[in-house]
Amino acid sequence: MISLRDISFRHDRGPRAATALHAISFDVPQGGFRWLLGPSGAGKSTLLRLLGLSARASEGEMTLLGVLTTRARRPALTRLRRRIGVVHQDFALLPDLSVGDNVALPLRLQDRPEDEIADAVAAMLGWVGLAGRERDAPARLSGGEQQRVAVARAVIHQPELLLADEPTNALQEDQGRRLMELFNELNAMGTTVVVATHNESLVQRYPGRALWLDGGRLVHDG
Ligand SMILES: Nc1ncnc2c1ncn2[C@@H]1O[C@H](COP(=O)(O)OP(=O)(O)OP(=O)(O)O)[C@@H](O)[C@H]1O
Repeated sequence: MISLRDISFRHDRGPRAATALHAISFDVPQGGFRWLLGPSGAGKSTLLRLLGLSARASEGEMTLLGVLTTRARRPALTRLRRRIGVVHQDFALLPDLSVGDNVALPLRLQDRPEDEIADAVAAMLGWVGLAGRERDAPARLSGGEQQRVAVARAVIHQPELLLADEPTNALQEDQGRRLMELFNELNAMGTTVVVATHNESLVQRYPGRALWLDGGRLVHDG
């Protein structure tokens, strides 16, 4: 589960220093689903970075999957990160690794046997419509293909928490729907899912509870 109490975040480096999140509090039970909505600059990506443990809150308390992250030490956060899948807005594929090695990363961090990893990567790439592309370099892929590799990497280890930042922005409509089917399937198996999006037709097609941010404040939860 996710539990935030009065979480604030301040970008305090550089001339653009500003408070991006103000005293955010909400809970999502394990296996819950939330859209993360709000205008550009509302703080959606910032909140996802906190939830994905790639930034630390300036104030407040956050518990993820039973760990009080705002007090946890680095080794505990590293272990916790392996239980979370993240689809980054800019995909964040490792350019020096092949497509297959990018997707395999979460399973390699769990020390799974290589033959099991190869089978899982092949199946996952097939699911996202990229069967047989294991050896390609990410740079040789289109934006939409890279986004699907990022999705495959985020879900291959069936994370307990899945965070996705605009995961359909480079995808065609049918691919976006397929991606939501994948997320729904994981959600039905117990993964907590949080998806930030501007894609209104997707939200209408897949109605769900939403966290609405505006100006760094949580203005609606329901
Ligand atoms: N590195 C940074 N330094 C200073 N301010 C930043 C930095 N990154 C983001 N911000 C500011 O924090 C606020 C929230 O940005 P954020 O990217 O979280 O919004 P968002 O809701 O995800 O927007 P979008 O929908 O356009 O992706 C904005 O005012 C933004 O300008």
